[in-house]
Amino acid sequence: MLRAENLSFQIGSQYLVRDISLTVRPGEFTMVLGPNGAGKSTLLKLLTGTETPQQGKVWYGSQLLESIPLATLARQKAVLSQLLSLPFDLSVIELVMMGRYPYFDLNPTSHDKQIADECLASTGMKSFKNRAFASLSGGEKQKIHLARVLAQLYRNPDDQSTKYLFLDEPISALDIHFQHQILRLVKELAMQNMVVFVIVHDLNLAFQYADRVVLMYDGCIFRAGSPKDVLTEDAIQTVFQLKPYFLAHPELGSQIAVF
Ligand SMILES: Nc1ncnc2c1ncn2[C@@H]1O[C@H](COP(=O)(O)OP(=O)(O)OP(=O)(O)O)[C@@H](O)[C@H]1O
Repeated sequence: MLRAENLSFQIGSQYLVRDISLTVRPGEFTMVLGPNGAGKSTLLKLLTGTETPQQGKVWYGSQLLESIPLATLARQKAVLSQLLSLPFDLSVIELVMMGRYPYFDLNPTSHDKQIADECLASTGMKSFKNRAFASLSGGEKQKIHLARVLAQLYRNPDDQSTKYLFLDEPISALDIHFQHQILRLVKELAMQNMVVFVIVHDLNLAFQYADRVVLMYDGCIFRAGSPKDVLTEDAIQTVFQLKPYFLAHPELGSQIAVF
């Protein structure tokens, strides 16, 4: 379980995140929504240790995040940020193999290679294995980075430990088919004792896939709970300044918001 208590982060006099407390449980697909600038990415950085809050604490299970050795953390936690380009060139397989760095010394083992191949296949990118990463399209790059974080958190059958997966807008460049394929994949991971924290902008994907929604507004949590309880007409109107109309998905019955 991931737990944050009273997190605040400011730059100068501006609060980017203010007094946030939340719990993210393994087994639940948690999606974070909110308008541009609401503080979603900043919260993710505080929860992953990329930024240090001026106030508040983060626990992974019973351990304070700041007390976990980096080598241990690298096997527990993976982050996909919004930044997809690299300052240097790598092949696709070299980039995916970066996810295995916490597990081998000098050279990847055959097991690491097998995992990298499997993760590439699970994002539909097996045939891109030997391409130069820089030559890929935006959506293809996003899928390769996803394969990298999946390789990092790959669980051997005897490993019962909790893993922590953080994805900042992982499907923003993906076509509809892959948006759904990747969210189904992440949902399966959530069900396998993984803490999953995913930032998205699409309310309807949250209705369809999220078990729990955290709606952020102006550096704070506006509301958290089931998608239906959180993404109500009044909440959407307040936070996004748009009036929603609700329909029902013809097969799934889940809610759909149109504007
Ligand atoms: N280094 C910085 N200096 C000053 N302000 C910053 C800095 N980094 C972020 N901010 C501001 O903090 C606020 C929150 O940013 P953040 O990236 O967390 O928002 P977000 O909810 O993820 O937005 P988006 O949906 O656009 O990705 C924004 O107003 C942003 O401009």
